[in-house]
Amino acid sequence: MSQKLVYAKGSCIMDLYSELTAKYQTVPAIATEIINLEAILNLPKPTEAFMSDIHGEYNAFQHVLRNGSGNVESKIRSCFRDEMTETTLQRFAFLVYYPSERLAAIHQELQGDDLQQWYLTTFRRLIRLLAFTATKYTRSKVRKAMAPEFVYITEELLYNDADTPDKLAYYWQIIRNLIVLEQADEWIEATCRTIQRLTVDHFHIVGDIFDRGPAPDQVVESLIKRDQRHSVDIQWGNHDILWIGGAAGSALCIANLVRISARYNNLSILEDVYGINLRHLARLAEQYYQDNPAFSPKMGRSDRPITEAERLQITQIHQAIAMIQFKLEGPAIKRRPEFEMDHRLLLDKLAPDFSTIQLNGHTYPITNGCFATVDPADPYRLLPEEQEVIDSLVESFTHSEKLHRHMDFLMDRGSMYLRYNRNLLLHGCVPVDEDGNFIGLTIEGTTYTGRQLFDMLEANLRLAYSQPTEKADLATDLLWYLWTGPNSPLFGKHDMTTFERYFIKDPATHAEGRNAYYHLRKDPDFIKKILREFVLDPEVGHVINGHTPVKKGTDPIMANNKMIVIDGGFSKPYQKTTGIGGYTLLDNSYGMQLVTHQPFTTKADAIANLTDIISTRRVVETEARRRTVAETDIGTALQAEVEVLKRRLAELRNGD
Ligand SMILES: O=P(O)(O)OC[C@H]1O[C@](O)(COP(=O)(O)O)[C@@H](O)[C@@H]1O
Ligand SMILES: [Mn+2]
Repeated sequence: MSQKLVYAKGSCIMDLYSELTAKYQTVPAIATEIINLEAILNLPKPTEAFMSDIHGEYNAFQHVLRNGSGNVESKIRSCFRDEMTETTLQRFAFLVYYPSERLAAIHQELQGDDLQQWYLTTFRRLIRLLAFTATKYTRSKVRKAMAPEFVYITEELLYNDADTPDKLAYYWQIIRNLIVLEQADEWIEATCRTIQRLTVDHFHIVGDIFDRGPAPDQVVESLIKRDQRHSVDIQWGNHDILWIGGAAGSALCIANLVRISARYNNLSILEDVYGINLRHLARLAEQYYQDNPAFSPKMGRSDRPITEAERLQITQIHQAIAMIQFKLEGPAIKRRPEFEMDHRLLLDKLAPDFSTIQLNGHTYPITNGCFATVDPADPYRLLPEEQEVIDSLVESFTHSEKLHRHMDFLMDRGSMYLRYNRNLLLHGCVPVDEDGNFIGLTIEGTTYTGRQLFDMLEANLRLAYSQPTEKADLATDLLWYLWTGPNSPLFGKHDMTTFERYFIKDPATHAEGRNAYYHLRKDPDFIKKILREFVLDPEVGHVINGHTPVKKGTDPIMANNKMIVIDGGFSKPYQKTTGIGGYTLLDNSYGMQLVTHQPFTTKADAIANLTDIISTRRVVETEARRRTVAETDIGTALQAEVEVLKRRLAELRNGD
């Protein structure tokens, strides 16, 4: 969040005073800045977009980023009302979303005079659309959204009216020159990106970028690119924690994420993208494990079919790493009684011949067991070769440069929760008991609940990340707790029944038991209590959650519109449950709207057939009057600056 908020709270008012007085030293300079800031305060509030649970679905995510969650098309509609046929509009919209791909197609389709005419029409349209999108912003902000190499030209085109007779020749000369000097395509691409950028000013990613889907790394890369002037923030999801934990040297996080990567046929992300060496693991897997239906990778991914030999190898790796995970859990649970996770000690409940398991007074048969490396007398002990495998994985994870670059970004822009423009953003839940009392963790005699629980977990996460060589300290163990602990705000369930779902048929053992938060959050009074706990105004604030896919027929908007769940199923495996392709929540000067996206097919199909994700909008809340920058967090910070500048102006006038 903007550092300026600190000023708004008043704690750093002296820093602000020294900063501003150094920067603006004369009366005219101060007066100009006051005028500038007060003008900004009166502009309409910029658009914020909230998305969550992207789960590596880069293409769908990228499409939504490019089409501004459906906003680019609505802007084109408003700007060119009645001037374009549906086909022209769709073609133009796709040029804005995918400029380089569409330009390549145009060069195939058109030549000579037709191409010239296309350029002239397109330039004019893009300038009009840019002007329409830019009305909400200051010139300076628009400039910063432009490609630096084209700022001069674009500003000339943007701020000189082509309809004024004496400017007309000048205007068209610039355009002709761009074409003659072969800069036309570059300018079009840059301007389309500027329009995309200005359509949505700020993106909030409410957790779970990683796991299940094929390209989380590319999601992070695109966020890094998009994050000019801190226009992206992330609230960590439980899956993101596994990857942060991996970079921080947590063997448990690594075992879990490698297991999930095998389960979803994504091991290539580890090997090819992050350079994690899986050779030792593959060798161990081949030695101890056979084919096993419970560990066959989830397929359904037509873009990367695998051979039978690959399928078998992944199945073996999946078992090998799952068993390492279960073995690592035992000592962690035992060394951390404060986690209260004894009920997750499972390997020691297996019969010596591994045919059954004793759980909660029941004996269940084991199916698809694969316990060749387990010693019934000491079930959590890793074989020396298993120890070697996990040590080498930890080594690879803590030394992967690319992983660190991505995780640094998640650490930099990320947090356990965020208070932003009167709303509370968090991935999972605020753990509570059935009566709605905050519950949490007791560590070294101190009990942490509610907001304090989040703060304590975040402080430890940052500590663990800064000390990758510490591997079994409390901070590192807390990373694993965040993934799976019964009172983890990011997990929000009592048990993660991974073991049971692999080995026990009875579905009763698969239940994970959601925290009471998930039924209480339908109650507006409960949401108000949460907002108060996080020092937000309960009357105007909202809580925004990801994490739990909104099932077909279930309402994502609850508690008199105060609670909004935005996990709509970007993740393909979950689209059967949600029936849609994802949600974006938009918060602009007119209010809040929930945009529903239909499932995305493929990028190639979208571009070839101009098939946009059809997005429908539902109004969550309408503002009685248009909200301005003054009513935002940044506005509060700017007002503080205005006050300081006015004080300085008075001092100068008094001769101080
Ligand atoms: O869908 P899978 O691969 O079986 O994973 C299920 C596991 O994922 C979880 O749902 C956590 O992941 P989410 O944060 O995506 O919900 C666990 O509760 C559950 O045990
Ligand atoms: Mn989640």
